Amino acid sequence: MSADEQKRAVGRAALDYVKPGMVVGVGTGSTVNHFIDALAERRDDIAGAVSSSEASSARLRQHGIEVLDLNSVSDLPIYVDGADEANRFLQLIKGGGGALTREKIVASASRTFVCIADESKLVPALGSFPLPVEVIPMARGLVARQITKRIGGRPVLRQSFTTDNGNIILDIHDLQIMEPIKLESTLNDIPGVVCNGLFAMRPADVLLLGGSEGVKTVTANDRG
Ligand SMILES: O=C[C@H](O)[C@H](O)[C@H](O)COP(=O)(O)O
Repeated sequence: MSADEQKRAVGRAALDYVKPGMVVGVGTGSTVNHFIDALAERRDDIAGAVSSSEASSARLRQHGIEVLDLNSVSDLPIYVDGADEANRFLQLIKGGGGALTREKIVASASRTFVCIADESKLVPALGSFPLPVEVIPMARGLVARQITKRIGGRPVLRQSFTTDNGNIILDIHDLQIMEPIKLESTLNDIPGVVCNGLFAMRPADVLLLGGSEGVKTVTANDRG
């Protein structure tokens, strides 16, 4: 199976977690696009979706799925999203598509976070993928200097890119992430940082991994 076929397979497999009457939290990216396409078959069966990006909202609406404001939703049983990297504790790096802030908000609001990814995303240690950090534009230089001083790595401005929230992204290259929870918190403490792409304090609950032999389910109980 190609990587795209693996993504399609996990996108479809995530439908098993969608029950009648649910509001469904929906992430962003090429893997989630397959999930949205599969979810279209269940559009009359669900109560709508809460979306993590303008791109996903547009795709959901194209399929006739109602997009709800998170503020109007008191219970979000499930959130389905992809990842750029995942470790065996189901901690993630996200934000390759720049949607990290809204993704972290919707993930935090959900009871169960189902992460869908092809098997290339499972890594022994997070950090080979440059860690995205969403930053208020006026703080770009300050945040870059603080990252270099406090954390190390090499922050690089994502060129010609603005987030859905009107901010910039610094991608931190050359990081060795030994303590993901501590790093997530340290980055959050830098003035001007809106959000960072580490999902360690709120990891996924289930990881559906698409491989050449089908879809494998990794859960919190397997974190070991
Ligand atoms: O901002 C984008 C998201 O965090 C995506 O979930 C992540 O980049 C994975 O995307 P893809 O499924 O396209 O590999």
